[in-house]
Amino acid sequence: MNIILLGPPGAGKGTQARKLVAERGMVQLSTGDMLREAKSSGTAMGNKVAAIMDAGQLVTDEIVIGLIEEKLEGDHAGGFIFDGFPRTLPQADALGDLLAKHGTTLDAVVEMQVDDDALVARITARSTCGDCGEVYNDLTKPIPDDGKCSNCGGTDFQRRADDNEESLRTRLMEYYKKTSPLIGYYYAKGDLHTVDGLGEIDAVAKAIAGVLDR
Ligand SMILES: Nc1ncnc2c1ncn2[C@@H]1O[C@H](COP(=O)(O)OP(=O)(O)O)[C@@H](O)[C@H]1O
Repeated sequence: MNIILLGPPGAGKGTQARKLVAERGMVQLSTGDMLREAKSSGTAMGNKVAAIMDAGQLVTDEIVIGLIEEKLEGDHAGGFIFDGFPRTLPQADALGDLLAKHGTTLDAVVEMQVDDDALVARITARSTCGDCGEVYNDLTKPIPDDGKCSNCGGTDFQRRADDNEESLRTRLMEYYKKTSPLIGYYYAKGDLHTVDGLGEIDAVAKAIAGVLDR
């Protein structure tokens, strides 16, 4: 089963994708994670996109489509979760073509709805374990009192370079201008399912499971 998690920055796509990986053996393909990895390992592509990402703008379709194309070459028995991709209509068309080339299709697009005030509050309160990537949030999931990551015991908590208010405004604007048209696109294809992304992590997970097991 191949699915897309669609929603604005801070909607909780990565958190839910990691749960689906753990519970269903699916493979998470996060273009944001891939780009951050390229950025931190200082590859030519990483250096090229660093400033664009930090400012909250979208990198070119060509770059992210290339990243996804590479990953689809691997084994896909458990199915893919596309997280943060596609983000533009050309990316959505490219994904459809790539899946068809591999003899597979998209099974569901899960739109996670969260209101804008909550997004801003979530992201400005967000930090990540530098060792395992576990995401914390001062509001809903604070760093444990002993200062250790509950997943791996790490103590190196980091904030993303683009998790500041100015970059976040740009990311939201990019979302509304370029990504939100995908909601209509997938609705028209009959693939769209909407869940409330505002509740507790487990409640959202249950709503997503309801869509996938339908
Ligand atoms: N599919 C994509 N197309 C273009 N740019 C992307 C894409 N995925 C990620 N990026 C870049 O990486 C940044 C971080 O992405 P991501 O981790 O998905 O963050 P978030 O959804 O929290 O804003 C984006 O702001 C953008 O610069």
